[in-house]
Amino acid sequence: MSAVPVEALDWTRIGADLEAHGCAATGPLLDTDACARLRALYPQDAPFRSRIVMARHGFGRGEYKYYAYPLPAPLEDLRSALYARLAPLADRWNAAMGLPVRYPAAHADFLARCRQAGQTRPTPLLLRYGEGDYNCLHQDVYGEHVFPLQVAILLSAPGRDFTGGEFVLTEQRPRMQSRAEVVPLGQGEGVIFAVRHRPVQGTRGTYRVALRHGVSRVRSGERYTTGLIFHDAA
Ligand SMILES: O=C(O)CCC(=O)C(=O)O
Ligand SMILES: [Fe+2]
Repeated sequence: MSAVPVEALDWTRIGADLEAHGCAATGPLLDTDACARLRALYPQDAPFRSRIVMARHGFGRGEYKYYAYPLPAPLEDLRSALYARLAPLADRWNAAMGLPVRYPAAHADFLARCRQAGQTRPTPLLLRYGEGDYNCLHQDVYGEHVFPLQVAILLSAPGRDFTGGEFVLTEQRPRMQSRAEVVPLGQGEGVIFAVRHRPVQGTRGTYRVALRHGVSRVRSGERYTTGLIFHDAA
């Protein structure tokens, strides 16, 4: 298949990175053919429900499209398999942050919860950046129901297809200055990261830090990514 089986990822290392840093690179997730097939969808209309030109909304420069259901292969299966691996961690994070929400083991059940609250539209997306484009720091919250982790997969080859365009995360700790983290990715590799906040163990107990993610300016070439967000949109 074009996607590495989710069970084959190094979940010990990924779990440790998520706990320590709020983000983790997955290692190879999609092969180069799968990356090329997803990139080639961009100019088409049928796989998508809408197109966003980022500059029109103050989101940055570049554009993206939200997929329609069913998501293109292998993303539909990848989304539910990643969800199932991440749900226990999401529960632990919420418990540590004193939040009451817990997540069902199956993604279909979580989507049903979204649907009941009017969150019915798919949030996974395909993004395209050209030279000079960037994505402002943001959080992908689309309604009341939020799954606390999401995934972005790099579909282009860094250094060959594009330069610049680094995936960036910032962390805002209570009463402290922000900390930035750059996550280097290979083509077909994903980054798993906190959508909105994560627990950090301090000397006086656990506190909540707010995260934002974005993409630095693409210096040359073209950069495509695909994002898997586990909650749907109102
Ligand atoms: O292009 C990227 O690396 C980030 C895209 C993004 O904001 C997302 O997937 O939520
Ligand atoms: Fe995003």
